[in-house]
Amino acid sequence: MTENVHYRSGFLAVVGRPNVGKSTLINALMGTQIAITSSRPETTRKVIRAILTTEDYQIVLVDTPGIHRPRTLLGQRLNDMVDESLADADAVAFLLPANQEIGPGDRRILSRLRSQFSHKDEDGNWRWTKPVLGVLTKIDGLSRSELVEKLIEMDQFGNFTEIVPVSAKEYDNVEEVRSVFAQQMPEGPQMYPTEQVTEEGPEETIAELIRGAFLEQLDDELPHSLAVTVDGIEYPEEDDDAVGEGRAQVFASIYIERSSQKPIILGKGAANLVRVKKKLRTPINRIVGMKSTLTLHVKIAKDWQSDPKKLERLGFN
Ligand SMILES: Nc1nc2c(ncn2[C@@H]2O[C@H](COP(=O)(O)OP(=O)(O)OP(=O)(O)O)[C@@H](O)[C@H]2O)c(=O)[nH]1
Repeated sequence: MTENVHYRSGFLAVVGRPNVGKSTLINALMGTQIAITSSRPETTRKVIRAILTTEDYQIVLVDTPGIHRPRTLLGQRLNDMVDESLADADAVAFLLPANQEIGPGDRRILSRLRSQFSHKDEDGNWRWTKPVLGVLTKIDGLSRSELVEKLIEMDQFGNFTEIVPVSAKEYDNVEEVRSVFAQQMPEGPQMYPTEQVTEEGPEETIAELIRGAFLEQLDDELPHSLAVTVDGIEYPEEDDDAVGEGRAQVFASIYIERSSQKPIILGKGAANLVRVKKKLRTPINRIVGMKSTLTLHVKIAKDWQSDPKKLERLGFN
């Protein structure tokens, strides 16, 4: 994990009508990094499309499925998810295609965003309460003057925090989009391991973070004898949420091979445990989408490294 003091990390919700070029842009932004995809809203409460990690920032690109289809029950469910994805996001990227006129679908998305993230100031002007970035996609094929015209139109339409034009197809201005997105991310620690490129649920991600944090504390004293599992994440009932006491409970086990290793793991007066919990508080809260409490149990699984059954239980297969 990177220890850059000015590291930025956060969630960016990507919105736009179908066909605006969302997938193409995300792929271009990711470059050679493989996008992780996960659609586990029931556990993660957000649909992570891709995680863009560099030495300076980590941007978690979150999908907002269904923002444009509110009519059916499924649409409603998707909309609830959109609310959560949006509510959690540090910034929103609103994609509009340069090769089409702004239409009713775009206006619907805009009013949705406004109802959630804006207020009117004394002069009657809309002000965004979180950054909403306008991304003009598919600018290839536009002349200079057409581009300027589109940008002006877009500015009048959305009063965006910033506007950035791009052609993902021609890889034109992709770097700029990346940097505009990164600038909107708050300062904060890396939330997902750099190497995370495969589809993973929050359990695996958190287990990996815990293992990494202990290894850092332990200074390579017993790196290979340490396995971590997240045994469960319990989300609070809606009612708990309402009174503001809702916290997710994350239960994790740390497996060591011998009981003599336990004091090393815990540290003097359980100092290691306390430090790891403190270090991971923010990343874990972000991953589960709310405040959380981490409960760690140190367990002994004798010879787990050479026992296929134990290995499988610990997620090595
Ligand atoms: N000319 C041009 N076409 C593009 C560009 N980006 C995407 N397209 C095309 O636009 C179409 C839709 O692109 P996608 O990236 O699949 O759009 P999407 O928004 O992910 O679509 P949904 O998954 O339906 O929401 C495809 O035919 C792309 O080839 C671009 O920068 N320039």
